[in-house]
Amino acid sequence: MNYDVIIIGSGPAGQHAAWQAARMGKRAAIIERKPNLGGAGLQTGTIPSKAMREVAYQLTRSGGMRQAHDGRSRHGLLADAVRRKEGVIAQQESVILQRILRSGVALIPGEACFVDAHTIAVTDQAGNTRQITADVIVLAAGSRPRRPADVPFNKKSVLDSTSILNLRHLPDSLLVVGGGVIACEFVSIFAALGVAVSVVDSHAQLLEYLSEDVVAVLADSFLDMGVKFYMQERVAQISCDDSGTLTTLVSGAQIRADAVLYAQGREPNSEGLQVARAGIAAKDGWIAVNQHFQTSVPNIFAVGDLIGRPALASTGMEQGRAAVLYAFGGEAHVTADNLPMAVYTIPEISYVGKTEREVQQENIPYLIGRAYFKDSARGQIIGDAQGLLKLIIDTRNEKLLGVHIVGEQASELVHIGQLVMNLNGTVRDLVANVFNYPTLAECYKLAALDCTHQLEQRKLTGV
Ligand SMILES: Cc1cc2nc3c(=O)[nH]c(=O)nc-3n(C[C@H](O)[C@H](O)[C@H](O)COP(=O)(O)OP(=O)(O)OC[C@H]3O[C@@H](n4cnc5c(N)ncnc54)[C@H](O)[C@@H]3O)c2cc1C
Ligand SMILES: NC(=O)c1ccc[n+]([C@@H]2O[C@H](COP(=O)([O-])OP(=O)(O)OC[C@H]3O[C@@H](n4cnc5c(N)ncnc54)[C@H](O)[C@@H]3O)[C@@H](O)[C@H]2O)c1
Repeated sequence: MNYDVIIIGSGPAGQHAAWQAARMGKRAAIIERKPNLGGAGLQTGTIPSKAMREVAYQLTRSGGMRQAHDGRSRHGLLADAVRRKEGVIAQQESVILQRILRSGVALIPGEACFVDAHTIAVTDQAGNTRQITADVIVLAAGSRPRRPADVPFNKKSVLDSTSILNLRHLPDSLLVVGGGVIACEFVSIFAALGVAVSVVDSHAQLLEYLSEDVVAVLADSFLDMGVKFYMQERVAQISCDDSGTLTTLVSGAQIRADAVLYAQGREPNSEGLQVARAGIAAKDGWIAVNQHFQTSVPNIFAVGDLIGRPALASTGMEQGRAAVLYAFGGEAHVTADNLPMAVYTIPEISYVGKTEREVQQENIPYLIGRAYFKDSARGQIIGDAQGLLKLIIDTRNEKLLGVHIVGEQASELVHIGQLVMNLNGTVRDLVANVFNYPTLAECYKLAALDCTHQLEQRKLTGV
């Protein structure tokens, strides 16, 4: 069977590649090896973790922490979170399937591997193999948790970000190894559900690439929830038996916990693809691409987690679309600059653009304007006493260099600043704008006024 384009993987990147091809009238097929559609985006990553987080978040909003510490109700809460997760996955999977069917994209179940640069062999669950060909091939095979051989993963007490989603009993204590996004999101969920959570990380700060003051708000919230930190520490050994887990740190400290979540990065799903048969260049399994997401073989594209950072569902979707537009239109699709990032902790963190550290490293003259949610009427109404919106501006042209937010709705609010940046606006545009009142968005105006006030002061003092 011959297609215009074959897409390997039904995650966010593969879906959007397929829909773009269908919109262009191309004959497209998606190959998926798992029985369920949606990849890590729907089945094991973005959506399930956010659905579970919602239950934990609502608990914190309703002041339910005391109730959560009662052993009986805590287990019920995990059941709520699992139910919410499973319901959302089932609904979303059906939406994706309907969209695939409506768009005329063929869905081929089975494991794909290259025969040559235009031919893919697909092996179904019964072991039958058939070959299909296409002018263009898009690799969207995604990634999986990194699982070092010396960590005794067992799906019960030594967990990764996939198996922790399938827990049926809430542990009394959880040690999270890692201080990145996955680690922090699960710390939020399990601490809010009343689990005694500890974190080990080799860095001095959680989410070490983010602004210190923003992360400090998160760290304070974790401390309030009783989270214990072992920072600038490394794990020497994790062992487990029927009574739980024992983690020994390089410093010699030992931590006992019912369960361990190991969250230290991800690995590409490229080993089964046999990319060498098509002559594709890869480094440690990550596929190398140019600015059009084209691999070293011109008719083969790679998108999503398979090409490495930023490795987000949001960016993967856009990469899938851009790759197909380029493959069939021949023209570069320009994605707007300034990709946003949201960390769905409790409280949320979101940012776009540069951090203060990056601005300093690049010797850009800058200043910072801040607005605290507690100083806005909306912040008072919803009771967010810690929220912070921070603008970094270039003092030469008053343009926004970065927006950093921690607090309620951070993941939504960030898009206002992102649009100002992408439309080449300045901090004066935020001052001139009228925001609904009372809203958290109004914090943009407060932070912008803080910036312009500082600019005027500098003019007056000649500094
Ligand atoms: C816990 C967690 C939380 C996350 N939260 C967020 C978030 O809040 N926001 C965000 O933007 N991103 C988030 N991410 C990241 C996001 O899930 C990924 O960036 C995204 O899923 C990658 O999409 P993808 O299409 O590249 O790959 P995937 O979603 O991994 O899909 C790849 C698909 O390819 C299939 N496949 C692989 N090899 C083959 C083969 N040989 N043959 C056939 N099929 C194959 C796989 O079975 C899989 O279904 C999170 C990730 C995790 C783990
Ligand atoms: N809200 C979101 O958008 C969201 C949420 C979860 C995951 N994700 C995606 O999933 C990806 C993986 O998440 P993550 O938390 O595992 O990654 P991460 O990069 O945020 O954090 C990984 C941590 O593990 C450490 N680490 C990585 N490789 C290591 C190694 N070989 N040895 C020792 N330490 C190592 C890093 O220093 C870091 O502290 C993220 O990059 C992100 O793209 C996104």
